[in-house]
Order: sequence, then C-alpha cells, then structure tokens
Amino acid sequence: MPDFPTTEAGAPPILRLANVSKRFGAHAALAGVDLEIRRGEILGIIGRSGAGKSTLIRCINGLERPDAGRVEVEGRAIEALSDSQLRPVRRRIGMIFQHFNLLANRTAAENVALPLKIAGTSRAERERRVAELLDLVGLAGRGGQYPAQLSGGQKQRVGIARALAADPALLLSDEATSALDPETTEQILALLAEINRRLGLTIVLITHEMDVVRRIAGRVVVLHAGAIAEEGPTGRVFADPQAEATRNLLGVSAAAGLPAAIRDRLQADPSGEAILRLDLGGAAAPMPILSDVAIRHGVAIRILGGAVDEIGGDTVGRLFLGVTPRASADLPAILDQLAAATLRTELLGHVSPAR
Ligand SMILES: Nc1ncnc2c1ncn2[C@@H]1O[C@H](COP(=O)(O)OP(=O)(O)OP(=O)(O)O)[C@@H](O)[C@H]1O
Repeated sequence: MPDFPTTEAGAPPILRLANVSKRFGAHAALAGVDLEIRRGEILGIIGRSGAGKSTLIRCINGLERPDAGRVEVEGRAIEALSDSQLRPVRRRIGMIFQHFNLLANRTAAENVALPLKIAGTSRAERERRVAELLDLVGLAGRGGQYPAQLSGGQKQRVGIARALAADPALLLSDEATSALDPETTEQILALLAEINRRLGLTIVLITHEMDVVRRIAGRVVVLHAGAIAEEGPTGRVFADPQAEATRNLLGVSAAAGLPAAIRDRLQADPSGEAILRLDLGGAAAPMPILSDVAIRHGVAIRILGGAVDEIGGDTVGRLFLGVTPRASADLPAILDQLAAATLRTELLGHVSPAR
C-alpha cells in the first residue's frame, strides 16, 4: 500500500454534512448522513447503484438542496444561500466525470481555459495557467488537440486540468475511472495521488469500484440505502469489514458458504433455530468451545457447514452453526461466550423448524 497523506491536525474540515436527508416522494435517497471531509485527505465514498451516491454529490456541490440537515463548505453553511451566493462556493469544488464532459468543438487547451474565462482571468494569465495545468497532468504540447483526437485517459487528464483551473479546495471525482480500462485507470489514479501529494488537494472519489478506493484512498465511507453503513481507514475496512453492505461490496457475504436450503429460509423473527457464523483463526479448534456451550446452556448445536476465506491476506475459517436455545433469552449469553472464543461470532438470522 502507498503512504497515505496525513491530515493536518486541527484543520477545519473542507466539507461537513450533518444529518443530511433527501427524499424523492416516499423514497429516502439520503437518510441522516453525517460526513466530514478533512483537508488534504483522499476519501473514497463507495456504494452500490442506488445507494445514494449521486444524490450525495449533488448535495455536496449545491446542485440539490437537502430536505433536512446542514451542509458546510469550508465552515460556511450553504443551505440558506441564494443561487448567486452559492456560485463562488461551488467554484471551490472541482469535478471530474465518468464521460469527461469535454466540449467536443474546443481544443484541450480551450476546455481547460473555460473556467478561467468565466472567472474573468486575463488572456495572458489564462495561457500561462493552461500551460502549467496541461504540464501537471502530463499533456504538455497537446493543448491544440480536440477531444476526438485524444484517448480516454488523455481526455480524463484534460478533465482533471479543467477541474483544477479554478483552484478548488476539493476535487470531486464522480466515477471518473469507470469508463477506462484497468491500465489507464491505474495511471489516472496515480495522477490523482500525485496531485494530492504535490498540491495537498483534498480529493473525494465516488465510485462503485472497491479497487479504486483500495488503490489510493486513505479513508473510506460505505454508503448503503442512503445511510453510512461503515466508515474508517481503508486498510482496516478492507481487512475487517464490519457491515454486511461492505462485505457484499467486497464479495464476501456473511452468509457465503451457508447451505442454500438454510440461507433461503433465514428470517429475523427470533423463534426457532438461531443460525450463527463463527470466524476462526487458522489454529483455532472449535470443538471444546462448542461442547462447553452445549453443556453450559443446555442447547442443541448443529454444524451446518464450513468455509475458508481470505480476508486482508489472512486465512479465516468459517463455521456455520444452528443453535436451538431452551429459551430465546439465553441467546445473548451464548453469543457472548462464542464471541470470546472466536475471531468473530455473528447471528445471521433464524429459521423456524421445517414443517
Ligand atoms: N430525481 C429523482 N427522482 C426520484 N427518485 C430519485 C431521483 N434521484 C434519485 N432517486 C432515487 O434515489 C435513490 C438514490 O439514487 P442515486 O442516484 O443517488 O444513487 P446512486 O448511488 O448514485 O446510484 P447510481 O450509481 O445508479 O447512480 C435511487 O433509488 C433513485 O432511484
């Protein structure tokens, strides 16, 4: 893993969302999102299609007004600002997009110059700045080319240069590598990491691709059904995902390895047999624990299946158990005893006795 940039201690967050909610009709696209984006960090925001990523971006950049909650850009609340007051605040946020959004009838240099022109920068200063930006993104000498003459990776480099033209405090990447092949993706991510390092620019990567986050983000936020399911340093979240949504994104479902006949009957209703997953370190021998639990709590235990999984480079054994306590009130004590003897013990659900 690369060295991740550290965040300046005590610096105010670039952006803060407090309890932000947004509904479309009866559907809650965002439900009480709290998020701080720290100065100088690369933050990954990851979620499935429909998780609320686009709505979150639109709330961050002021295109959408939340129904409730607060959005602060560099300490300034934006929800009460008029459109004209919002414009300079929005210029603090540069954006890059999946399909680049370049103007086809303008050259690379003209595309990069556009935000400067809108801001009223003089021609001489524009030319100087455009040359500097094209150089920064590795496109020196290509300013005269039109988007159609450039590869996907080169177009995204133009997109990055354009986003940086107005000297933003935050660069927001909306699936910016999703249309690129793996090698080009790697190059664009390396460029973003370099810009973060050289300019200290705060970067937020919004993506459905775990690999993008894994490659350069120091911290990751997992968005699921409009809420934050999990948040933490990228290494920790990848090595030890806590939320089911994270495990699903990583392709490790909590119930993977459980026989389908049981998985399909799982329910939340706590009657019947409790279905547990035990994660065991390589050397753990579970049998004494199981007989101890069975004797102490007088429960029937069935072993339903097992699997071996790779998490963060370590091998973790999994055991699926069916536990039928004498009374459902006994279950928390059983779970506690198992949790103390395993890497992790999780209650997946319950199945009622087969009829
Ligand atoms: N303008 C709208 N009107 C009605 N529903 C909307 C609107 N915008 C978003 N939604 C709904 O809100 C939920 C979140 O949508 P959003 O586009 O933010 O998700 P997403 O994570 O960006 O997904 P994707 O990656 O597919 O764009 C979805 O169920 C979507 O159908």
